[in-house]
Amino acid sequence: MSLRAATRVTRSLSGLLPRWGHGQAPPLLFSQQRNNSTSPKIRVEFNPTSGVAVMHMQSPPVNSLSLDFLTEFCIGLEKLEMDKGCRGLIITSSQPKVFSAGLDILEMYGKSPERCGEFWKAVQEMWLKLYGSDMITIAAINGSSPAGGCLMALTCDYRIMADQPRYTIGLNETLLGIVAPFWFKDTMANTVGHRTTEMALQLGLLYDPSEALNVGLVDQLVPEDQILSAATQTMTKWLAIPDHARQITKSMMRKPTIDRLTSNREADIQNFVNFITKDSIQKSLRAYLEILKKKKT
Ligand SMILES: CC/C=C\C/C=C\CCCC/C=C/C(=O)SCCNC(=O)CCNC(=O)[C@H](O)C(C)(C)COP(=O)(O)OP(=O)(O)OC[C@H]1O[C@@H](n2cnc3c(N)ncnc32)[C@H](O)[C@@H]1OP(=O)(O)O
Repeated sequence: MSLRAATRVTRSLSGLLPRWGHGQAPPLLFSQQRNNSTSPKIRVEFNPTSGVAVMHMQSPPVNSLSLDFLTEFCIGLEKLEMDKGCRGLIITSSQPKVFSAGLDILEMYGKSPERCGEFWKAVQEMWLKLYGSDMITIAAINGSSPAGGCLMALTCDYRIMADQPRYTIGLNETLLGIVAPFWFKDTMANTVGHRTTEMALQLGLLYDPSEALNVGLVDQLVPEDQILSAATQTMTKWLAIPDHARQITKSMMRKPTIDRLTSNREADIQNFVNFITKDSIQKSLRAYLEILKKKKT
């Protein structure tokens, strides 16, 4: 069953689900341990000669953005940002068929408000660091990239996607019964424009690669086995531009969007915590998780 169809089932299922109290975790049916592995979730290869780093996301099974993942990602990014020799960053996935499945739903389900707040702060941090990066950032999208995965790609300067029709990308939050926050929306609108964003967000549209190219959500499609070479070629073009001029231009374009979150960070965390810990939202997330599990059987 497709996730789109599965989500329709979520709606009809939701009436059958048991109720539980505010902030109280329902019985855990899902493995909450999956992302607690101590193996690195990010592998960085830096080539000092070219000044380009490749960040491979390697958090099985689907590079979901857990608190641990985001923390590691931000530390890696900060190290590269501080290295004056590093001018460009390519982000890609080592997991087959998936760039990133977006925010780890298990971080939003059955967790205390404090933990949810800590998680959301890490999501904000990832976006602020990547959207505001001085480096040239290229997403080499070699798999599906829903919701937070799409945000991560949109936050880069340029997006190359593998031309594989079964991969999808988009901000599909409404399909889960949740709402893309204003800075997700702003990032998408800055890329594809207001009208496309308005429709895509309301309908929770997931685009295949040609559709994504058509609306400008990605900049280029290439066969999957050429994605890193294409990213390197594009990087070479961008590296030819003097850093200071490119960086000031990037900052001029992105600063108003970044400032909007920076000056509302605490309120945004509170909004998230209030929203995600609501009984009705927890119920939707639970049903969605069950559907993801059942997809295999
Ligand atoms: C008023 C408003 C104010 C404030 C706003 C407040 C809150 C809202 C903000 C929330 C913003 C949310 C952003 C998000 O990113 S939510 C996450 C959305 N992600 C998805 O919907 C993706 C779901 N997954 C998939 O579609 C597929 O898994 C995918 C990525 C296409 C890969 O497919 P496939 O290769 O077939 O793999 P499986 O589906 O079999 O999955 C394997 C395994 O991974 C588990 N899993 C998948 N995705 C997630 C995830 N996002 N988080 C946690 N776990 C995930 C899946 O359950 C399987 O687990 P198993 O144990 O069975 O192996």
